[in-house]
Amino acid sequence: MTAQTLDGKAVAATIKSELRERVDALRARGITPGLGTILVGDDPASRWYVGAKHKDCAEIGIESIRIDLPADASQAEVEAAVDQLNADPACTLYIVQLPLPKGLDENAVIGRIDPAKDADGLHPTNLGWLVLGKAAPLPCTPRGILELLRRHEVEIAGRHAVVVGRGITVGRPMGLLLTRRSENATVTLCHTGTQDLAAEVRRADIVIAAAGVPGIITGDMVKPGAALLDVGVSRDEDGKIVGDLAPDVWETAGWVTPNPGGVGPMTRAMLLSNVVDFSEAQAEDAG
Ligand SMILES: Nc1nc(=O)c2c([nH]1)NC[C@@H]1CN(c3ccc(C(=O)N[C@@H](CCC(=O)O)C(=O)O)cc3)C=[N+]21
Repeated sequence: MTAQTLDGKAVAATIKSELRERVDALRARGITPGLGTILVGDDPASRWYVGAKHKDCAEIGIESIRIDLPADASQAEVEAAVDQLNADPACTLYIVQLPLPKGLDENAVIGRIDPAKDADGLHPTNLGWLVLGKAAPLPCTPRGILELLRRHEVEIAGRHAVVVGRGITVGRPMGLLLTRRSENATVTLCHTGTQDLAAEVRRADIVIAAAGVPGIITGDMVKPGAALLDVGVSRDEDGKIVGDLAPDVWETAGWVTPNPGGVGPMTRAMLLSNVVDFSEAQAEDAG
């Protein structure tokens, strides 16, 4: 038996063409959505991600504003860039690419973002709204994972989901999203302190592997037919992506994301969705 593909690349392309139409409609009304990015340092993966986000924007007709700072930028310089985008009317929403170089206070930077301009949904106010159940921009990777499951008609309600990893961009918000009334999954959140990871994963209908440990989920841990989502982006010596799923999971699972070509493109598509959703809401408010 071999699993079916949760095709993030294809679904992201569909979402982008849907977004392009919505952007065209906004532009016809004189509104051009804009996405800003702040990148600090020259980590090659981070540069690639940010470059890809600007290309995505160009493809669907969104304006993009890019601020790149050197690796030795001070806290004050990074915060000045945040203030600049907070004040820029052409910038609808923006992200600060994470992780920031060592020595910078990441929470202080995220906390300084205007919560109304937070494309990642990672500002404490927006994470708070997620806990309280009010609409706010959602973290892109967890939102992309839900969208990918929905578009392949993988059942979520009543299912047991195991999230591996408790990071702020994926694991922690993923558990919050899956347990909303609208998703209605039961969630086990695993992490490095989990005593018997294999036993937890074996019970899962849906596994979100976001530990950043190459191959941590192996075929013997997988319940037959389960849906597996690979968030891992470790690199081998040649710079090739190595995910959290071992290749043998395909033999037992029902659905698997390729990596690359799975969760990554969906993350980028949801970033664009957050911008377009917000622009439309703003246009409605303005009449
Ligand atoms: N503030 C912030 N927001 C983020 O959303 C954010 C971040 N910081 N820091 C880093 C992570 C990682 N991330 C990815 C985005 C796209 C791909 C992606 O598109 N990958 C492609 C190709 C990857 C390749 O081949 O190198 C794929 O999976 O097919 C991957 C990973 C966003 N992140």
